[in-house]
Amino acid sequence: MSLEKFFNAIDANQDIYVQRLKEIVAIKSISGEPECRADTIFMGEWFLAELERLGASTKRVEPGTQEIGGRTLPLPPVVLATYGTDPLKKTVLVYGHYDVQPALKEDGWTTDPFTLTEDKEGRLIGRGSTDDKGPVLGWLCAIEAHQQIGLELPVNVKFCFEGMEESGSEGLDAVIVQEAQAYFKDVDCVCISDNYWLGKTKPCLTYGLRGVSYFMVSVKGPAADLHSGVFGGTVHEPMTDLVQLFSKLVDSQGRILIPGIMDQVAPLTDEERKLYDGLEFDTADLRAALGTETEIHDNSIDSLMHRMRYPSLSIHGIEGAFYAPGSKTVIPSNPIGKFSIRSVPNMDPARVTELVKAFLDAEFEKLGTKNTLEVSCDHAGRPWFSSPNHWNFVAGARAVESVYQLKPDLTREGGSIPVTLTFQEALDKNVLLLPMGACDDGAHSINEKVDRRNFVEGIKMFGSYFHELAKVVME
Ligand SMILES: C[C@H](N)C(=O)N[C@@H](Cc1c[nH]cn1)C(=O)O
Ligand SMILES: [Zn+2]
Ligand SMILES: [Zn+2]
Repeated sequence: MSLEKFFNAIDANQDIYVQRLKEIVAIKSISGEPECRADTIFMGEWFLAELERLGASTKRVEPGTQEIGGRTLPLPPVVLATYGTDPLKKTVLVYGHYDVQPALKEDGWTTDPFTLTEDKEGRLIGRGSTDDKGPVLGWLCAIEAHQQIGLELPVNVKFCFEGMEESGSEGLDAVIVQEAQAYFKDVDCVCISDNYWLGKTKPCLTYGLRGVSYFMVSVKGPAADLHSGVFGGTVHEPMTDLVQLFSKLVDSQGRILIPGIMDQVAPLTDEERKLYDGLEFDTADLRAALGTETEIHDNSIDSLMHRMRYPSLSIHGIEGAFYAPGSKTVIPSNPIGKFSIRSVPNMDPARVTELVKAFLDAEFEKLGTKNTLEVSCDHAGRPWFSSPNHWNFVAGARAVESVYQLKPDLTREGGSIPVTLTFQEALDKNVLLLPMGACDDGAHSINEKVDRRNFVEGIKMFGSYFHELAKVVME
C-alpha cells in the first residue's frame, strides 16, 4: 500500500504544523528553572488537550514533588495516552519530553529563543524545536494526517511524555515501573525520537546512549562575599580551591583524570571496531557542527568512538560566582561548581559517584585550606544498549527508506535519555531511537533549530514507521 496520499497531506499541512510548533516553543517549559515550573506544567496540559482533541484517552500522572533552591515544587505531569485498543494490532509506546534547556537571548541567540523563527534556509530556530518539542509534536501531526485522509492507523499507540527529562527525569522511573503491568501491559515495542543524525543528510537508527552522572561541588568559606582589596591575601578563597579541584578532573585532550573511571569501560572488540568503518561521518561534519576546527582527535573514527563508546567529563559552570560583564572585585563565599560524566557500558553510576567523591575529598585535603567541601550527585542515568537486529529496527529502517530513499546509519548516541533503559528493563521490550533532527541542530546550544525539511519528512517517517510496524513479523 502506498502512503502517497498521507505524504501529500503532510506536505499540504506543513505550515499548520510549523505554526503549532511556534505556539509550543513560546511556552517556557524549562524544567531546571523553578520560576518556569508553572509553564512546564502548562506544557504538559497542552499535550494532554491535544491528545484528547485527536481522540486519545489520556491519563495525567502526578509524579510527586521536588526540592529545589529551598522550595518544594510539584513535578510536571507525566502525560499518558492511548490511541487505539484493537487487540489484533501491535501496540507501540512512543516516549518524548516536553521540557527544554534554559535559553537567554544574551547567551548569543540571533533571535528570541522562545519565538520560533524561520530563516531563508528553512531553519526553524527556537528552544525545543529539535529537543524535543518538534519530534513530540511530529507524532501527533502524523496521527492527525491519518484522520484527515481517512486512513486507519494500523497500530495502537501509547504515549508517555514527561516534563523533567532535562533535569534527570525525576519521578518517571517509578511511574514506569508502576505502570509496566498496567497502562503499558500490551506494549510490543518502544520508539523514542530525541536524538540526532550523524551528519546533515543521512538519517540513522540509534541503538545505544551514554548515561550521565551530574555532580555539584560546593566550597564554603566566609559567611558572605567579600571585598578582595580588604580581604584578599588574608582568607582562604573558595573559588581558588574550586578551580584547583576542577583542574584535576580532566585534561585538555579530554582525558578523565579521576582514578578508576576508565577501568570500568567495556573493552573494544575487533567486531565493534569494524562497525565504525561503515558510518558516514567525517571530520568536516564535526567541524560543521562545532563551527570551528577545534576537534581533539585527528581522525573521524576516534571522534565517533569518543562520542559513542568512551566516557567524557564536561565542566558546565559555577553557580554563585561572578560571571556578569564588568570587573567586580569580589571574593565569592560559596561557589558551586557543576560537572558531569557521560558513562558507557560497563560503568555503574554508584561506583562513579564513589570514585568522584573519594578523589575530590583526597585532592581537597591536599590543598591545606580551612574551607569546607561538599560533593553531591544531582542525578544519574545509566548507559543503554539494545539490539539493532530486532524487528522494531527493521520497521524503523523501512520507514526511513520509504521517506528518504536511503538506508539509515546504525549509531550510538553521545547524549543521554535516562528513561530508555528503564523502559527496556521494566517492559522487557525493544527500544528504537528514531531521530528527526540533524547533527547541526544545536540542541542545548544557542540558535537551536530543526530544518523544515527534517520536521516535515520526520512526520512522514513517523507515519510510515506505524505502517512498517504493522507489516513486520514479530519474532
Ligand atoms: C539526548 C537528549 N535529547 C538530551 O538532550 N538528554 C539530556 C539529558 C540530561 C541529563 N541531565 C541533564 N540533561 C542530555 O543528554 O544532556
Ligand atoms: Zn536535551
Ligand atoms: Zn531531549
